[in-house]
Amino acid sequence: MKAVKPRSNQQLIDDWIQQYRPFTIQGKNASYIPALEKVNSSHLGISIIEPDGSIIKSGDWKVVFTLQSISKVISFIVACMHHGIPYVLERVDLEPTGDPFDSIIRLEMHKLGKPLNPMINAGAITVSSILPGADSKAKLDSVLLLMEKMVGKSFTYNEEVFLSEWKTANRNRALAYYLKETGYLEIEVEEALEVYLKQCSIEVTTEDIALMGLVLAQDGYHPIRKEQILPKEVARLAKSLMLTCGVYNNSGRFAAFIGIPSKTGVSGGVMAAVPPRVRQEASPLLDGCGIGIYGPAIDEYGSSVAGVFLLEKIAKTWDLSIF
Ligand SMILES: NC(=O)CC[C@H](N)C(=O)O
Repeated sequence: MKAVKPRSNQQLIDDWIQQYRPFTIQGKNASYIPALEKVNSSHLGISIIEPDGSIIKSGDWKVVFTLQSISKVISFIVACMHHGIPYVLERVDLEPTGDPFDSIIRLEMHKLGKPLNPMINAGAITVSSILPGADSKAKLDSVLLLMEKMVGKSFTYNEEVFLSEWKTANRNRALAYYLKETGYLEIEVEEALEVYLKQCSIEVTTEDIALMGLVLAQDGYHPIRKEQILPKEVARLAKSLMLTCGVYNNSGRFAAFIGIPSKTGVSGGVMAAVPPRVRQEASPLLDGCGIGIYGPAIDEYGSSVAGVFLLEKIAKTWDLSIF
């Protein structure tokens, strides 16, 4: 009798995309940003990139979507690289909140006005305000430039998504006014919001965010281009924030059951940085990888429903948890 050939990693990922796509009906597109509400909510796609450049792509991996909160990782890195870590940490802390991403409650409770971390909206708006550059265009360009260095292609933001959120961003405006009042916003409210909402509207595919995840997984080193793109200590800081705060008030469960530093956004993107691991037994992806997932139907925490299930399946089957 002919032995059954084990399924390749590509075939397994293809199977899991089929298996988890139906879970998209458990979520809903982000409706508070009108332009995000109308995209196809049954999409689910993934790219996985290994340090040797091998890539697994499956499902709707090619669909273009906006970074949303994944941009908070990049802007934080740019601010740290430009000002140095201590300057940035004078303006934003590194503590998880246990609150939703757009919550305002702790600004008044914690060191009057100082955002608890740069992964929540308040902290990200503060970080956007200190990006290098004299105006909003230059500040946004600094984010686009780092992405260009990490991924090797140029990026632009989606005007429709930006305007759609700009017109409805009452809560983010409230956060920004509060930050301004307490001294944690060094530029005008509207200018900071413009930078923040434009960085959220930068267009990517799963392949782009997988590559950024890979560079972070490798402590800022681009293993394919063989170039250190960002300092190791900044990459480590970013990953620690992704793990502790990247999924807001679901970060604890995410760490416990998936265990991969990850950042999600309300457009349905998930950027995961899997560091190299040491194991006795043969296991896939031992050298680590970057994973990018897209599935716009999101859960109550603002993360892709099917994307999180898919990442959990991959992490469990291939033993990717860092713990
Ligand atoms: N969690 C998110 O992805 C939120 C990003 C969105 N632009 C906002 O500020 O509300």
